[in-house]
Parts: sequence; structure tokens; C-alpha cells
Amino acid sequence: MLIPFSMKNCFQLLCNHQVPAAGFKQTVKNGLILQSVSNDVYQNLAVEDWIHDHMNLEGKPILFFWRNSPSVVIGRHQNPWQECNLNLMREEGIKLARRRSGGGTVYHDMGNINLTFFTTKKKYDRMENLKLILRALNAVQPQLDVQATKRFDLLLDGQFKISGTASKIGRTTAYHHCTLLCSSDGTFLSSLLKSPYQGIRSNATASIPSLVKNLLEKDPTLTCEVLMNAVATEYAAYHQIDRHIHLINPTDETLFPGINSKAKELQTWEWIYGKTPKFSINTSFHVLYEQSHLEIKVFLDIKNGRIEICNIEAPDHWLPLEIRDKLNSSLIGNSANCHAY
Ligand SMILES: Nc1ncnc2c1ncn2[C@@H]1O[C@H](COP(=O)(O)OC(=O)CCCC[C@@H]2CCSS2)[C@@H](O)[C@H]1O
Repeated sequence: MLIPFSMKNCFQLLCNHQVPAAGFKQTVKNGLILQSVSNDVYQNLAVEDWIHDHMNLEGKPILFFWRNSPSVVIGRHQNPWQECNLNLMREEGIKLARRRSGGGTVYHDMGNINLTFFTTKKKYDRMENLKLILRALNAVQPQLDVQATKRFDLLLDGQFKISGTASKIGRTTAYHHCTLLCSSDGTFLSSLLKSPYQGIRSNATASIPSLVKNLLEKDPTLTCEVLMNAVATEYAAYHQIDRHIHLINPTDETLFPGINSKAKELQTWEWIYGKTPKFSINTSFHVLYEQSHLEIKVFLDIKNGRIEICNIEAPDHWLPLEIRDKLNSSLIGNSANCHAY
């Protein structure tokens, strides 16, 4: 079912400004199913940006499958310090990405499928897409008890989340993307999505933690490949299109002119950390000094990921006033995570 081939002609058919190439007309008349050959979260998010920015989807919806090497993906208006364990992520080499859609933080690895449903703004319908996934699940395993919730999660057995949803609505084009947990590392997922920091105050979107489960735990035949093929079959039937999954390479500038600079931008400190809504930290800790515990109080105001106000308070005999003032002023302008560079 997977056919790697040059997508150039398909994109020529779908792009606003280009002339339809003969031959592929039938294939892409009513839509297209794509799958990324890359497991790089930034490259795959760049495909979403590119399609969103460049394609005319009128009468030609697109379904895009993608999987990533271990990554944590935060929503557009979230605070990574509040949402995940950045130290653990650094130790384990887990990527952090900020997506352009809103909503909460999720963990991705090769056991998690991402599905992006691109449509015109008019045709955007998250529940319709989730119902399509439910039909696909039902086709491969009729005994599964999976339901869509009002917040567009998919729950297995009434309590375990197997899919989370987010979306981006542009002027004319929109996309709904969601996860599908097949065989992800559940222990990693829960330890990475716990912040060690206390005392953060902010208006950033907070994630809504749930119990999660993998579909493969419920039925060992439900591999990622089986699930993707099932959804592709259902999508093709629904849109009356060819059910082939076309493999695409997100670094191919001949298919996606300008895509590499989009991927680069998504990897910048300014986008990942710098877009964090303003927040403050009000916390304290103790140090042992000459057999007594001293309380050190810390107050920080952080804007665009950088310290704007810094107020560290400590007993004078441990931290002389002059040094404390120097320390406070020297921290201003620093990134809230200097190690992340
Ligand atoms: N991969 C995955 N799938 C489903 N649920 C998850 C996953 N990872 C974590 N979680 C659980 O969801 C909550 C957060 O739920 P919350 O509802 O806050 O956020 C979401 O669901 C966002 C989904 C974004 C989907 C996009 C699709 C392509 S790029 S990312 C988290 O604390 C965990 O309990």
C-alpha cells in the first residue's frame, strides 16, 4: 500500500499557482494520503506549516501520517518549564518542539501515530475526523470500546486516553491533528510530562493529564502499520479517493520550496522557549550552613523566556548584600534555561 514516488505532479495539481499535470488527475482529484519518511519532529511540523501555507485544499483534502523519534510537543501557548521535565529530556536526548496549534503537551515516539487532517476552513470538522478513526478501529477490531469525548480525546474502555487533538484554523485553510497511541513508552511518557519546578505562575495553557493506554496492549495485532492502513482505507472510502499512502520526504525542496527554513525556525530557541507566555517563579529552598538551615527565597519574572526581574533573598551572613545585588542584576536578561543553548 505504500508507494514512494515523486509527488511533484500531485503537488502541482494541488498548489494554487501551478498548472495541473496530466496523468495524476484521477489520483488526486478528491484528495491525497501522505506519510512522512522522516522521524524528525521539526521536519514533520514543517510539512504541516508548508501545506497549510501553500496548498489550495478546495475539494482536495489531505491526510498526513507522521511519526517521530522521542519528542515532547507543547502547544502554541504553553510553558515548557511548567509542562515537562527539561533536565530529564536533556539527559535522555528527547527533543522539545512547540507546535503552531493550541492545546496541551504530548509525548511522541515511534509507537505514536500523528494524523493531520487538512481541509478548507469550511470543511474543518474534528468530530467527523475522529468518527472516521473510530470506524477504522472498528474495522480492524470490532470488539474495541473506543469513544470520542467532548474535548475530542479518544478514550479506550471509557477511561484511557489513546488520542489527543489540537488544531489550527487559518484564513482559508485549517488542520486538525491528533495522536494515536499504539505502542509508546508509557513510563517515559509520564515521567517526561512532569515538571520538577514549583511556584510557577502564568496564564499559559495548562495540559490536562489523563490515564493513557496503548492500543497494542489491548490487542497485539494493532501495530502502527495496521492502524495507519486502516485509517487510510477508511479515509479513501469516505472521500472516494485512491487509498495509496504516498511517501514524502520533508527535506525535499523541489516538492516543498522553502521547507527547510520552516524546519529551522521551529528549532530556534526563540520559537521553542522564547514564545512562552510571560510567567513568574516564586519559590524557596534551604541550604545547610554552619549546622543550620538557611532559607533562600527566589522571585523571578520571565518574559520571552528571559529573566526580566530577579530577586534572590538570603541571610546577609551567607550572601552579603553587595554580592546578592550583583547576582540579581547579573541574572537579568539570561535565558530561564541557560543550558538549553
Ligand atoms: N501521544 C499521546 N497521545 C494521547 N495522549 C497523550 C499523549 N502523550 C501524552 N498524553 C496525555 O495527554 C495529556 C495532555 O492532554 P491535553 O488534552 O492537555 O493535550 C493534548 O491532548 C494535545 C494533543 C496534541 C496533538 C498534536 C497532534 C500532532 S502534534 S501534537 C498528557 O498529560 C498525557 O496524560
